[in-house]
Amino acid sequence: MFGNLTYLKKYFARYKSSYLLGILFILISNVATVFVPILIKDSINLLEKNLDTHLIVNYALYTVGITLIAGLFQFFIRETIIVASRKIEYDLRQDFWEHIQKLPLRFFQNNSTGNIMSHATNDINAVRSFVGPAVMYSIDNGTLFLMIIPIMLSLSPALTFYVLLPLPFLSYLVYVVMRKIHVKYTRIQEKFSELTEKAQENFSGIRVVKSYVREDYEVKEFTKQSDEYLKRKMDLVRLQALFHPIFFVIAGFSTIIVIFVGGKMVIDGEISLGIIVAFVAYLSMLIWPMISFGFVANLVQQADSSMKRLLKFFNEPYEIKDGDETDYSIENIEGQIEFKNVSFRYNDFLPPVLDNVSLKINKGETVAFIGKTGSGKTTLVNLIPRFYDVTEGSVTIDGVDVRKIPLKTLRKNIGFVPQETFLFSDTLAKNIVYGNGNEDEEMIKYVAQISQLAKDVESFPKGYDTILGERGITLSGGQKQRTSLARALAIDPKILILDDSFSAVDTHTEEEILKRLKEFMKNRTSIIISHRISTVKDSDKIFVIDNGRIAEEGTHEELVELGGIYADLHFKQLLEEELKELN
Ligand SMILES: Nc1ncnc2c1ncn2[C@@H]1O[C@H](COP(=O)(O)OP(=O)(O)OP(=O)(O)O)[C@@H](O)[C@H]1O
Repeated sequence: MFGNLTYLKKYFARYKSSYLLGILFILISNVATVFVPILIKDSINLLEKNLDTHLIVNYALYTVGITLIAGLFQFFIRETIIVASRKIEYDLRQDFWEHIQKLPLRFFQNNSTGNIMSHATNDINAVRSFVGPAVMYSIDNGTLFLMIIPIMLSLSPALTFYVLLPLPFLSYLVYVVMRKIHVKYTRIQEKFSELTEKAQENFSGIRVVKSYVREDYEVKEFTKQSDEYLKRKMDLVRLQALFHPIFFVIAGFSTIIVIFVGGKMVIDGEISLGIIVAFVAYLSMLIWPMISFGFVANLVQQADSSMKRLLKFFNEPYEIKDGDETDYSIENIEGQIEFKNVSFRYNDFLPPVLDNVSLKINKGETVAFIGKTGSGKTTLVNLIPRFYDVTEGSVTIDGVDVRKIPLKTLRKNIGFVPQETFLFSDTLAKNIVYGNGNEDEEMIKYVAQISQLAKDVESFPKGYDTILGERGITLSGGQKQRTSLARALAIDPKILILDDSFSAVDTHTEEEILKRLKEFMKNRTSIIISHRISTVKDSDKIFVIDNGRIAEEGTHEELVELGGIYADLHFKQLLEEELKELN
């Protein structure tokens, strides 16, 4: 039971002293608290014999003093335990974030952003409620309970027995209701996850929503989900609302028993009037621990299921990481790439995307991959920076298997311009230097020049300090692609991979970029993926990929001569251009 929470041991250990101090403060505060009814009992017993105002004032002052001490230590309890719980929450969130950052691409394809976000917020919060309030209340109320019962027994064992009689019913009620609450809470969390996911996806795809005029539809869809969330939440609230009054009714029985049974005992001269008053006071102190028992049980159950979900993430293997075979003496790479009999499939249940691919790219060369959509070009280049690892065969750089090169060294040397541009909502300059954080103005201008971005920036009132909207929404498609290229160049890469990176750039600008890139990429390796013959024709070598295999390879002239897939494509694109010119 609650095995998932044992994971938190290391966090508790980190803040052990705060918790120990908190427990000490709890004990002090509770000793003071339980002393108050004894004072009341004594004062009433004395008053019965001697009506002295001086005595009443004295007892009143004692009571106030002791209550103040109890209150002060309640403050210290929060200063230690609750503060420690906030620190644990911080540590847990940091660890979660760090872990998620290191997970492979595969993980992000299987888990939606909304799903991850809801774990990072709700689940961590539920765990915090456990390490803070749940721990504090259970120790606080548990010790209070353990202190009060012996005192009550010492005052009147018989009355204690009658007073505590309703308690087992209370415990059973708490147990039953808590189980129901747990089920309802899990259903709420699941729905909240879906709701967050829906919102996240909607915002990301807002352009599509608007262009297809689906705003009303989206509102309806969201309302459906939101209504269901509300329904589940109300289900829980209703149960909780019912639970509390029933709880107080049962607890109230104890008070009735004290007055009825205790009253009879006073009449029979078995106990003093002061004892009844003390019992009523102790009972009022016991009601909150009884309620909080249910409250704490609720928190613990919620925290346990949240921790279970978080552990699923924490137990996700890094898959792609440095391992025993990593050679840390490799601090740099030159750029010679070789694929040896490489096969790849995205998972065991899917057919291979790459089938026995072998190819060699020399340092300083510019090679291109061309082929039908879905033929495996992106997959192939993804294996170079180890976004995925090969299923069979090997990818080597400078003759060393990429799995032996420290991941940091490997990726720091590869400038990757992905098919889908992603820019952060920061300044243009910060986006360009994202890879190394070096905000050297000259360097930024230099890479912007090569990427043919500089001219556009001149027209921006704030130049490189222009803040880009979310995902670069304030730039045109071509500007975004060129910023992405500048970002790759800014890390001074040994290998540059351009995955269909000019699709939104006109052919004239593209030609200009390629001309400048030629100069920049001297002695470095360039890999270009494109559907346009004009982009790839000047490459040192062109590979035609078809159905996960290399169907043809050679220079532009050689491939045209060959009269195969490439020549066919070349012919079609020439025709298209001629037709365009005629129009
Ligand atoms: N994460 C993934 N999980 C499963 N299958 C995938 C994944 N990514 C790509 N695929 C599949 O792998 C195949 C090759 O895709 P890939 O993106 O490599 O093609 P491509 O040649 O780059 O296509 P395009 O020219 O359209 O970009 C496709 O059939 C695609 O559906």
